[in-house]
Amino acid sequence: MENEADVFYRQLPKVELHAHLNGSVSSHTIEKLIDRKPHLNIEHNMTAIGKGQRRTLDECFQVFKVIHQLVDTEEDILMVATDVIREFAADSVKYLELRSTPREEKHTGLTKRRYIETVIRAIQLCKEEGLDIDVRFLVAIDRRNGPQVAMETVELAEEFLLSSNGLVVGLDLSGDPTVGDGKSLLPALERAKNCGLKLSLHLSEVPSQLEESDLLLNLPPDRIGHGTFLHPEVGGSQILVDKVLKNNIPLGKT
Ligand SMILES: CNc1ncnc2c1ncn2[C@@H]1O[C@H](COP(=O)(O)O)[C@@H](O)[C@H]1O
Repeated sequence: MENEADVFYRQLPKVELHAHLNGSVSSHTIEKLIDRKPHLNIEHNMTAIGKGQRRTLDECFQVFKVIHQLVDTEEDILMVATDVIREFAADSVKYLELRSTPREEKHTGLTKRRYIETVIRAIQLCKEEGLDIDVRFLVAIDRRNGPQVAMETVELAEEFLLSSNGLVVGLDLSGDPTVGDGKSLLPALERAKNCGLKLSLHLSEVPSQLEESDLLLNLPPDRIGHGTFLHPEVGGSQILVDKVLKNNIPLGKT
């Protein structure tokens, strides 16, 4: 049962600037996915982190691996994306920046291009339903996959920036922050910026990434994911904080 405060906060108009598609799947949608794929033997508690539960970053990324097993066809992506958008709309989110990493799944025939097209279709379907929410899509690079895949992802994002009627607006850099090297991804990120894609970059999510954060902040990004360790009190530096302030970059996390 919702109390008065719950209703107030649900009805309050909001913007959501940091939603990962497969990080926003509700338990209701997970149930539907599990029912579609009983052979995977996935149980509900393997797909979520309960309220108040503490998990390591590594455990969080294990959860994404399980969700990715459940979301591996065009039909799954369409259902997940429409459900996620409808649920954000029901929570009075009026502007949503949704990001997702296009995946190829050879065993289902899913390609990265179809992945992006399917998310765009979901956004269009929700618009046709008349939902009171504006959705924009950011194509995500998983930093684990290295510079070549990053560049290919930018090329795809660039195509959709031009052909999606304004729905694809940017590029997100995410993935396990302890893996890969941000510096090697700079050429891809610079290309993205030069072709007009907005940049949303996960940075300083773990300590000891001062040099990488500095390079990424020099681009500069339009959004920061997390930025947890930017501040000097937690091992960052005032120079990094000043760069965020100077460019007035919103920080967000899920
Ligand atoms: C906990 N903080 C985080 N830090 C970095 N990347 C994160 C993240 N949370 C989520 N992702 C990124 O989003 C993907 C899942 O959604 P999509 O399959 O892309 O829709 C994860 O695999 C990871 O790359």
